[in-house]
Amino acid sequence: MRAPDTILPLDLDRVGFAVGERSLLDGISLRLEAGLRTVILGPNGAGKSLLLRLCHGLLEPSIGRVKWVGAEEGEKVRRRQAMVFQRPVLLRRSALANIRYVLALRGVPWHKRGAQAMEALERFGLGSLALRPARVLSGGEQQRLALARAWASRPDILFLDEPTSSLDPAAALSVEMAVREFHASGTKIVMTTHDLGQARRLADEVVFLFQGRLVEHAPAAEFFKEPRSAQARAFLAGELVY
Ligand SMILES: Nc1ncnc2c1ncn2[C@@H]1O[C@H](COP(=O)(O)OP(=O)(O)OP(=O)(O)O)[C@@H](O)[C@H]1O
Repeated sequence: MRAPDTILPLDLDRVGFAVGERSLLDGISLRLEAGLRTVILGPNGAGKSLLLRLCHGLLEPSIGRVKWVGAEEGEKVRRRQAMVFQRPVLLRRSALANIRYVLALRGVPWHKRGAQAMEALERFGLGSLALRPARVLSGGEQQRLALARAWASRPDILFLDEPTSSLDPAAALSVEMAVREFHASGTKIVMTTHDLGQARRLADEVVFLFQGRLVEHAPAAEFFKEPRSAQARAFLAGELVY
């Protein structure tokens, strides 16, 4: 179970992000609570990846504030978060060694790393591939390895940026199962996807962006059944391209 001293919730207060004169995100106020799986939706260029990067601390807002309610900014806040990208960045060594490496960075004693790394691999169905070079694994296996590696450090929150967009449907489903597994162990999930079927399967709540603005933040069942905004209705009908 997740320790009660989570860094969540995450509060965004009138967050904006601009590059030069161009405003890419504007006036985003949002609270992301522990527990729920949040899926960020919106057409191409709406600002979904930027929003994830701002939440994770990879980007600084131009204006407004990103605040972890459960902790002050610092090492603890960084350690309790993880992010998985569209294409995983894996080291040129075995699956097991990729996880051992992260555990070493986290200060896990040498003699405990092997068992903890195996536990993570087994949890994500990769036990039999432990000694295989990570870079020869299939796309789906690599993405599950990225999830196993993130899970090994037991984050409070996991950000995923289109984690299945380069995978075939079967591999995408295996990654979805891994995301469920991650969530079941107590981690908050925040992800972007272009796959509306996946969003319906995984989301507890939806954050819908359009042209850099937050248009809806609603329980998933409500959003998919009766979206409040014209933009979300058009998006769900496949009529809103950008
Ligand atoms: N570093 C940057 N400099 C300038 N513009 C940027 C930068 N990063 C992103 N953008 C622009 O900001 C907008 C939002 O980008 P973002 O990647 O967040 O969109 P997205 O909703 O994730 O899109 P997609 O669904 O296509 O991945 C886009 O118009 C993009 O071109």
